Amino acid sequence: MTPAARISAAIEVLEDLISRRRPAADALKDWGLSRRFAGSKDRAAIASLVYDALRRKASSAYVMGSEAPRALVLGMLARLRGLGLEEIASLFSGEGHAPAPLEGEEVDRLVALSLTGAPDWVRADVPDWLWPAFAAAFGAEAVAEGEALSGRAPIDIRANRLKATRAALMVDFAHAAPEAGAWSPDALRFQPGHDGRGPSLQSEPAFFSGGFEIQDEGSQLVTLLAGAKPGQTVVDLCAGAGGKTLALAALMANQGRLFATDLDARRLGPLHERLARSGAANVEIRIPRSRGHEPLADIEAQADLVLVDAPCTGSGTWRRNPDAKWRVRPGALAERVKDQAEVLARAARLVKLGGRIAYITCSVLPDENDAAISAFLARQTGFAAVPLAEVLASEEGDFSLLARFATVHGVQFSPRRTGTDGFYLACVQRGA
Ligand SMILES: C[S@@+](CC[C@H](N)C(=O)[O-])C[C@H]1O[C@@H](n2cnc3c(N)ncnc32)[C@H](O)[C@@H]1O
Repeated sequence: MTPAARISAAIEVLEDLISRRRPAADALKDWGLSRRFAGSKDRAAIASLVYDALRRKASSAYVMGSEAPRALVLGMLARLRGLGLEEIASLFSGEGHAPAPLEGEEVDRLVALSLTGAPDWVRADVPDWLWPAFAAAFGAEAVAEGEALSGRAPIDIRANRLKATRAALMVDFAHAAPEAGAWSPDALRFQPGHDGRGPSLQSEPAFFSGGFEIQDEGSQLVTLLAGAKPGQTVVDLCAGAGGKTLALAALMANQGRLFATDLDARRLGPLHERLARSGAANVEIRIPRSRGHEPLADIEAQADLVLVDAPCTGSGTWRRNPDAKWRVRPGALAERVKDQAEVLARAARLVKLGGRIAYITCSVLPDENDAAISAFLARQTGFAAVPLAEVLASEEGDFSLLARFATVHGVQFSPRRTGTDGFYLACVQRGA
């Protein structure tokens, strides 16, 4: 497919996902299934165009004076991909499978690219109903934070200490120009190319031998700051596919007991294979057998650390999943807040006297971060927030600079602040 035909295809996919309110992944999959002529490179390029258009959906619509998919793509090509008017006009030629030629008003708008008079939520590309919460999190920086969350994300990997070192992986991957992560001692970072795609790391031999896992540096950092030590009893209560379980096992140097469970047994499926690859030997997966069954009943009040990677709206990962940004509904936030209270109550039963709960979300919304901890502390006697300075005082490095991003109970990362996804971490301790 020509670059222009790929743009036509991206417009078609956007029409489908917007008119039928479908997830982008579903619309892209269906498009690919019904157009067998498109190769894997075509499909990847079309997906990248669609996701780029969604990143700046509100501001592109404003600049172009239309919410039509064609306008979203035009705005994106000019503003996110930096294409000039001539280049865009040559792609929109109307010839073959190219989109129809530019109209007069489109040309005027592409020249002006004006956001004059746009409300803050439009400038920030944050859904309007979420703007008050987003603004509460970031105050005067909120528009700039929203813009940063509307950009593309780098690809981060975590060197698995059980099998490799960051230094060795830097040499292995020299051809892909990795950078050492700014915060996590195990992180390597790869920048996406012009088309938004990064190197295909999961086909590397070092991946199959367990030398690394793909994991955002913010996710690595919150796991590290949770403070698990070799020899401890640690629970990963919302383990899902185990991204943080694997990082915890490495930080514990395979010493001690690490229990991984999840409310949804199916989500734990991929963890078995990931564990085998990683060389982690101290992990026990506990599968819930039925609703209400506590698979960790035997370790009640025994855990030194319970990591709660809570279900959340994922607002801190909008760079990686721009579709989710526009699909999230007010009801979903309220549901997640209920889930968070439930999972924190469960964690409280597992932690021993003097032990900690590390509460993590990949969200920037105060309702599911500080407010969740305030509500927990109000409900649950015998727990107190751990001062941030104590959380940051890690043997793994100097994290004191992160104190700039303190919230009421914890710390908030963001693409603009830490160059990572928007993770939140707060630790609470049981007794003293
Ligand atoms: C953010 S995801 C976990 C991601 C995972 N920790 C990782 O790093 O790859 C949140 C998980 O919490 C689980 N969950 C939701 N409510 C829960 C509860 N009450 N107890 C335990 N897990 C729960 C969900 O099934 C989901 O897998």
